[in-house]
Amino acid sequence: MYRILVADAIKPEGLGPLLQASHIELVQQKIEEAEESLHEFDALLVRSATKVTDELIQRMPKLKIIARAGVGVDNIDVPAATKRGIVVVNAPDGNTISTAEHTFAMMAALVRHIPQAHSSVKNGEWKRSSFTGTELNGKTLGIVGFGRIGGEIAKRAKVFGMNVLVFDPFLTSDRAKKLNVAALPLKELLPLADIITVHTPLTEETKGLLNGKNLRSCKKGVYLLNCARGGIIDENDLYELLLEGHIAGAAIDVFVEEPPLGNKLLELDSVTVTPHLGASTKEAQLNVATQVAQEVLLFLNGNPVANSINLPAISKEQFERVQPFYQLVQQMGSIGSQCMKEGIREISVTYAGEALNFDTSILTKSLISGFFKTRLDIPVNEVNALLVAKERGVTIGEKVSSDTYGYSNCITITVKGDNTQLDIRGTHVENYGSRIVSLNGFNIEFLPEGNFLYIQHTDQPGVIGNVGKILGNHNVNIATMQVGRKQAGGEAIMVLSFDKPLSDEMFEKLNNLEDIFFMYRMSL
Ligand SMILES: NC(=O)C1=CN([C@@H]2O[C@H](COP(=O)(O)OP(=O)(O)OC[C@H]3O[C@@H](n4cnc5c(N)ncnc54)[C@H](O)[C@@H]3O)[C@@H](O)[C@H]2O)C=CC1
Ligand SMILES: O=C(O)C(=O)COP(=O)(O)O
Repeated sequence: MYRILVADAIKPEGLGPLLQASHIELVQQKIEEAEESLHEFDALLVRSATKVTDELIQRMPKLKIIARAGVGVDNIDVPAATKRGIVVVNAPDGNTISTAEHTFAMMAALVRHIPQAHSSVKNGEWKRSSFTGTELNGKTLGIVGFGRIGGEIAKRAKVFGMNVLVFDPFLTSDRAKKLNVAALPLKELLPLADIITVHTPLTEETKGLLNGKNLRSCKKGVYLLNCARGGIIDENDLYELLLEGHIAGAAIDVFVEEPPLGNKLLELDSVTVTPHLGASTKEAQLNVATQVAQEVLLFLNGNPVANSINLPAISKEQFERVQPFYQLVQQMGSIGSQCMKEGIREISVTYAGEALNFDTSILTKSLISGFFKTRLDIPVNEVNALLVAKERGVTIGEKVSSDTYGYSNCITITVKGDNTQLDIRGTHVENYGSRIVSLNGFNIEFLPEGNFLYIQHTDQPGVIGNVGKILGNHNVNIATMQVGRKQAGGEAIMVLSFDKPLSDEMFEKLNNLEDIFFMYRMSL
């Protein structure tokens, strides 16, 4: 049974897939109300109101996924979630149109003084000449941040007869051409625009992107809009420039602090505000709720998610194809970890043949998580695997090879410790399964599932018999057994599997046998 905490107002109609799942319990409570039970939740669903801090994440030790029913994840400490192996997903396009429409409504309200005129009429006045506005037709709109929302605004602006200039350092010339907009550096765009609207995420780079310094280069009488995130336009500088009249007016949906209690901008008549309403339509709320509900359900059912912030995107079809390899490398990592009882310096992996048809970085993360899972008591998965390795000083190497050792695909891992090294080779055969085909340089073949004992010994008569006798005398049933050697009379290996993990006592007894060099126990 999974427990999901829905901490913000997310439309219940969209949460159907989660409400209907019999293995899921949905609790709708604010964080403050759920204080006592935070430790029980596997998933957390939020909008922008809940601040998902490192401290909150630490109080939710079972948390596996954080879903943002919306776009901006600036209210979530993504690095802290990543460090703990928690997947973060959002709903990237469910509210695009609503936010673009809201921005457009704010733009029209701004240049036609609609909020001010509205209040005036409601107060019994009829001051038509006080509210003479400006046409949008023929004006130049500067869009800063030209992603989904920026793109939709450009389309609408064109229909209104506006010239559109955009600034986005990551914009490709193809997309600019397709949407028929002129892309300019920010400092060239600012002096040309009559109206400027920002649509970037809030990041370290975009905090104060528009500020006292560069806004002075704008035309006197420019209009500004922020329906993205508070702080992209520096609020103090905006206030000063509005007071001076350099900026004619601003429409603001989002603030550094929400609600913006005591914010000086609210005192200015030239400022039109809404309470973070960009995504607040029936349609957008249904879209984003449905999107995150589907993502969370997929994730809790062990499937890949499409919109993760801290995992590479992978489709269900790709995931199904990569899954056997994903599992194989994870098991190989686990074998490496359980066999090497010393500090590890390096783990390298070589992919050959069909294994190269996939994004091998996903496989490498699975391998590293398989390795560390058995060593650490923190959750390790593909979200935080590389970070965990880095923090522990383990170098990760990835190579490709054309040598498949006769298989259609072949994956070899080498784990290097302070004193020893272990090589493991595996392959996946369609309709047959995955096999470990070489261990420590010995050819062997076993299915990496269950409880194993690896014994390296002298290749001479009686060793296998002695092992069998001791196990038999203690009523331990051997489920499977494989042997391998490099040459007659040299060193050889046995890999035995059991229905239950081998006890410490049995391990010691076998380890004391003559002609055994060393043994490893593994549970996969
Ligand atoms: N007011 C509201 O209710 C809503 C606000 N938002 C905000 O709008 C933002 C944009 O949303 P989308 O368009 O869906 O995201 P998006 O990811 O499609 O677009 C963001 C664009 O900003 C660009 N960008 C990033 N750094 C930049 C920089 N330093 N300078 C200029 N451009 C930069 C990116 O290249 C990208 O094209 C979200 O991050 C969110 O914070 C989104 C939805 C609703
Ligand atoms: O999607 C976004 O980034 C938004 O800002 C929407 O925020 P909300 O979900 O309405 O609190």
